[in-house]
Amino acid sequence: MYCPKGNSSLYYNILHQKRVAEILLSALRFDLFSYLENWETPEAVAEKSGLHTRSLAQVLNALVSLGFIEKKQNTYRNTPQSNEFLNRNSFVYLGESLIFREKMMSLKDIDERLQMGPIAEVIRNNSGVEVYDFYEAARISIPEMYTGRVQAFIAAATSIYNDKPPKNILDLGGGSGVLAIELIRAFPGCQGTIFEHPSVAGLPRELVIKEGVSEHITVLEGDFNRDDFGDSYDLIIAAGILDFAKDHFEYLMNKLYNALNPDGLLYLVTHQIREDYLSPPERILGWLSSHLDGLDLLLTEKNISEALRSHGFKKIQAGTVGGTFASLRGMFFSK
Ligand SMILES: C[S@@+](CC[C@H](N)C(=O)[O-])C[C@H]1O[C@@H](n2cnc3c(N)ncnc32)[C@H](O)[C@@H]1O
Repeated sequence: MYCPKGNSSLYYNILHQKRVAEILLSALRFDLFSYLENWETPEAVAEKSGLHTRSLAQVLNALVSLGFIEKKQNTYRNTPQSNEFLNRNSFVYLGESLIFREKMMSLKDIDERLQMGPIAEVIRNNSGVEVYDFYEAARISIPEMYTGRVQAFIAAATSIYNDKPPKNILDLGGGSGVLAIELIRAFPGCQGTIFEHPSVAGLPRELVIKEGVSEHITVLEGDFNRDDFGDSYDLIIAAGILDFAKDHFEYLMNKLYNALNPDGLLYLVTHQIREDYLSPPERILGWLSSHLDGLDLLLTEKNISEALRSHGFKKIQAGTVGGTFASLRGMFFSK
């Protein structure tokens, strides 16, 4: 009799994980968790959601089996964890973020893309802003940031700036601008600039007004690979942006160095890509879709640390980014 050496269940577990993702995404698209704050029958949820009662009851049972919701007699309710992250009424509701990220990184057309190859124009321009919907990415990242990222950043900044708070900060490619907004709140008297691409800048501009910090924060728009982003900063936040300057890396590193005051700090969040581009797997896979489109942007950790060293930056503190992106590291550098 043949004697197997490997573990064949591995592949079937992967198919199960795909079904878990499919049912979770469907439940999010129909907002099921927002109806399940309290114990509800399938009939009541079907009436509110317009879904078919029998089919909904089966999906609810499957969600119970996966631990997303609980069941008591014929009623269902969110677990505390689902209520925190999957219920639209929560401050850190991640439903839209999960749906967006799944679409952004999807490999559903991988067969076709393997046959057709990349898009010539994407290869030619190699520009992240032409491929990614950064406006939507910045919008859906707001609740993600409050799952721990903002808190970890403010805690690290507070410990570093214990004696002498920064007076003038820049959030370069700041997306929604949440890090700058919360930093200004943590250090009253500090002025901030959020620099964003014109296709995104409207979002931080609106948020700064909504959060009542427009007297302390200016939103500048432009292309950080070409345009001036000011100088005399005590702190520059460059979180998740260096890859988008891959073809202009020397230029951007010089500009970052020169834009900082002599005792200024640079806060970097990078993707920690290994030199052989084989790890970490979740990031290699997460970027695969855009790489198949034709982008070639990822910088390795070695590229980045060598550039920092050659420009005279010294690492002073590293810590976790926290929350949804806890596997990333945030690092402070001095000049
Ligand atoms: C991965 S997101 C990071 C956003 C934010 N810093 C954060 O940590 O969540 C990259 C950001 O860089 C911006 N960006 C990319 N290329 C840019 C360019 N050439 N000029 C200005 N902004 C750019 C995008 O609009 C996007 O908001």
